[in-house]
Amino acid sequence: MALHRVNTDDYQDQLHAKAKRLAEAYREFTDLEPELFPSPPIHYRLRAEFKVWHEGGVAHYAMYRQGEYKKPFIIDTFTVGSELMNQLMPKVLEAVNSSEVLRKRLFSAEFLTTLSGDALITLIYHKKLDESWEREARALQEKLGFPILGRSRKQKMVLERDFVTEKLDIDGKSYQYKQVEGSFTQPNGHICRSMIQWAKNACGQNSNDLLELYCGNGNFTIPLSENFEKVLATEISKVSVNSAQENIQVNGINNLDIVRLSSEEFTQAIDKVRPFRRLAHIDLDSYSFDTVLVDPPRAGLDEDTCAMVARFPRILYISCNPETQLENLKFLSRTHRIERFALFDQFPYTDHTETGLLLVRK
Ligand SMILES: C[S@@+](CC[C@H](N)C(=O)[O-])C[C@H]1O[C@@H](n2cnc3c(N)ncnc32)[C@H](O)[C@@H]1O
Repeated sequence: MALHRVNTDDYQDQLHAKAKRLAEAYREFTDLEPELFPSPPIHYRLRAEFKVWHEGGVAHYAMYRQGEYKKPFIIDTFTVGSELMNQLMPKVLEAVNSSEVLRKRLFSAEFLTTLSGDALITLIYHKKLDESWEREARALQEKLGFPILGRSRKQKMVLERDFVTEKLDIDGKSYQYKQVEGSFTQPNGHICRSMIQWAKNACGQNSNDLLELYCGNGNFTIPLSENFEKVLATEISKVSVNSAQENIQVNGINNLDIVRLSSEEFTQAIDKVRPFRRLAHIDLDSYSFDTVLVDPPRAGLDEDTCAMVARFPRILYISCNPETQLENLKFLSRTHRIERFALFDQFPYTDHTETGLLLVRK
């Protein structure tokens, strides 16, 4: 089914079919049926990237169909995109088509929006961006009331800011997040909220400490810090770590440290294979970890990280790829059983499945 228009009547059916497929795939490891977290059936995507297709001197938004990468198809609306994205899309296109400078050699447009009503539009070009581009982009920014960012090879032109501010209400409390363009942010805000709520509930209140790997901008870390005595979180991306540091400050959290380390590096650090200068201010032995949270990229946990994680009494494993999570489960199920199993419908009407597992030592 094309992503830009969907038949919402099918929503519940597609969700239940997805849950059935997932339960079958995990049957080897659990008899539990997944707890289901539905998405709004439309307007759920907070970020999207469109190809810009030029025909007869007019620019259009376009997308590629899976497996057909020769010619994209032109779209006018994007129903699964947020309402704010859909309001901004025609305005941006109209401005682009009435300005030669904004239109020429534009090849992609990215929209990053938030549940809190913030937005950032990135225009990506096959040309060097000069003062005339800046003038026209500033005029567009003024008209839209949201920032424009220009990108070209080796060039990033920030006119106002390169981030949005998200606000999420979790269990009656509001959390604020800086989300920087180009760094990882959860694509479906409603599902993001459900995942954080579920993770808090699965962890409960603890007198021990939490370790988190792949923490991004502190999306889970900040609300979860209230469930633990102390938290140590790590992440590979410098931009995300910097956002996380700001997010800790702005949310007034004082029991949480974030360090820029890959999961592989952290595994070496905790096993004392080698020291890391980036950890010099942290005394790993002072932590009394009993829970580890992992939310890895599609590749899942590498072998060493998986073995390190298996030493924890409780593992909270969020995954965007059941295939690699199942692969990791072959190892983790030797020592742990699944106590909670959740399906978060991150991308309705697609095969994509986001899962949450709470694994407890047998
Ligand atoms: C699926 S995202 C999850 C981020 C965060 N939990 C969230 O909810 O926004 C995966 C994160 O892992 C980071 N990452 C990728 N490879 C990594 C590695 N080898 N070690 C540590 N972090 C890594 C990415 O930069 C990204 O922020």
